[in-house]
Amino acid sequence: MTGAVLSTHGLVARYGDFQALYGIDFQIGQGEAVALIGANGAGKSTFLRAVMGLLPVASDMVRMGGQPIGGTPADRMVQRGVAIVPEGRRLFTGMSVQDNLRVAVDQADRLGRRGGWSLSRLHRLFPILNEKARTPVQSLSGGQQQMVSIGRALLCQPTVLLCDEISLGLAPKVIREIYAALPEIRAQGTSVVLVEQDVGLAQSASDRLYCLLEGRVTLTGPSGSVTRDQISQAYFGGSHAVV
Ligand SMILES: Nc1ncnc2c1ncn2[C@@H]1O[C@H](COP(=O)(O)OP(=O)(O)OP(=O)(O)O)[C@@H](O)[C@H]1O
Repeated sequence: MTGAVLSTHGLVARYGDFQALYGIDFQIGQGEAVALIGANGAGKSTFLRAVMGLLPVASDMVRMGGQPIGGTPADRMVQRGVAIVPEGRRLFTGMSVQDNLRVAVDQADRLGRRGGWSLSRLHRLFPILNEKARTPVQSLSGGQQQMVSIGRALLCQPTVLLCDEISLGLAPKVIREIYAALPEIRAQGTSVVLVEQDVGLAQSASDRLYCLLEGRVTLTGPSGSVTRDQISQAYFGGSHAVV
């Protein structure tokens, strides 16, 4: 792949004395969807946090359009075009759907981010967000809350959208509805990094995948070509395979 929008180079991350990532090399192109899979504790969320500037990393370890940006604080990362749909959604409880979304619109305005996402466009993508505009987010179902969280990230007009386990705890029908939004998001030119526990879903929704094990990449390749055997080996042990 040429012309990575975002890449990492020997990315390491620590929580105090504990090293969670050991030199991750990663890249994603414009409009590409890349899945990050691996067992619990493999380092997937840590990778997203490290990229997002939520953990200290050296500037050279994360590049956007070739520019070193590692360790840039998260709000500045949003300004540069990276947004995250965090694990657990982290919505503003006590506020309505529309007020949660307006926070993102205001943030994008303040940061000077321009792009194709508007509230009306988001309402076309997830019509329920319009129907429930005045509903406090804590009264929504898990799937609806996830749509708000995705919407909030999109309204920051990201070039790269980082999604941390957006299917977690949701019913299959709701998961399908949420994943059905991906093609339109990508059609905007937005690149999507998907951390996903469901390997089948990760494979079908992405162009390429990376498997992590104990903070190291154990498999990379086109999602349609990697086999179940390769994935299970990469999940539980074995050397780095490039397919
Ligand atoms: N705040 C923290 N402090 C200390 N260690 C942490 C912290 N967060 C994660 N870790 C450790 O870092 C490693 C990677 O965790 P991470 O959450 O990135 O894994 P993951 O692949 O996202 O797994 P999961 O699917 O369970 O979220 C694990 O060993 C975890 O215990």
